Amino acid sequence: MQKILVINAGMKFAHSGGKLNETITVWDRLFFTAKNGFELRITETGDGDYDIEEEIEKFLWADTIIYHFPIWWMYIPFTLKEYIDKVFTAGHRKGMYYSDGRKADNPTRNYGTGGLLGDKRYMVTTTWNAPEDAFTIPEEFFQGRSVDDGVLFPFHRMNAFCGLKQLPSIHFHDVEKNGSPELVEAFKQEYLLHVQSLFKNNGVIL
Ligand SMILES: Cc1cc2nc3c(=O)[nH]c(=O)nc-3n(C[C@H](O)[C@H](O)[C@H](O)COP(=O)(O)OP(=O)(O)OC[C@H]3O[C@@H](n4cnc5c(N)ncnc54)[C@H](O)[C@@H]3O)c2cc1C
Repeated sequence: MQKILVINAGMKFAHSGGKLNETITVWDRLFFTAKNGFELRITETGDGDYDIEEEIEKFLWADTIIYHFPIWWMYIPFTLKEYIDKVFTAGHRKGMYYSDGRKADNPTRNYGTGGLLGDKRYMVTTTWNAPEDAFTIPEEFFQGRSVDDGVLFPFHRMNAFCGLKQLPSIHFHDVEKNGSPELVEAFKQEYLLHVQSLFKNNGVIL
């Protein structure tokens, strides 16, 4: 059985309803079933109702960590940042990272190589008000930088610091002004195809 830990950072706050990210966890429950060869655990970060030591244990348990989050002010929601600050910091020398990786004999090299989760992978989904064109057209807001290489670069480095290997992300755009049931149904098909292509060697294809 492949062990999947989903961390859902969607929540109700201002004009975010949390419903779309919650719906993505429903798609997880459809795909990551025991019948398909998976064990699934889900943490919700929005209400802060989690046990830090238990979360560290879940990271050590999982083969793959999947983060779902809406983009707030060009980055992750504050409750996900709080979760990372609390859980990853407590994970020091408890299996998540050992050190920053540098050694006394060469103190300016190898920063960020002290992670202990090197046998695991992670995947990201994000939801945005911004349309895809805002990233792909150089004259538009994100100046031609992609979500992963621009906005999420520090998020990916944070995971790399702990040794986690990056899987391809999936980003859902224009979910507010254009957030119709038809669009969400298209997202569902896109998401299921995405996880099917990534996990087909580990589980049974739907
Ligand atoms: C503080 C803050 C800062 C923000 N900053 C940014 C930013 O920097 N850049 C940016 O692009 N956006 C930004 N946003 C917008 C934010 O990214 C979106 O509100 C968020 O991604 C929506 O995700 P959600 O899970 O909260 O979905 P919801 O808000 O719950 O839903 C989004 C839409 O999808 C529909 N929907 C959801 N689930 C279903 C379903 N099962 N079936 C049918 N329809 C469904 C809803 O009806 C709604 O129309 C910000 C929002 C906030 C609150």
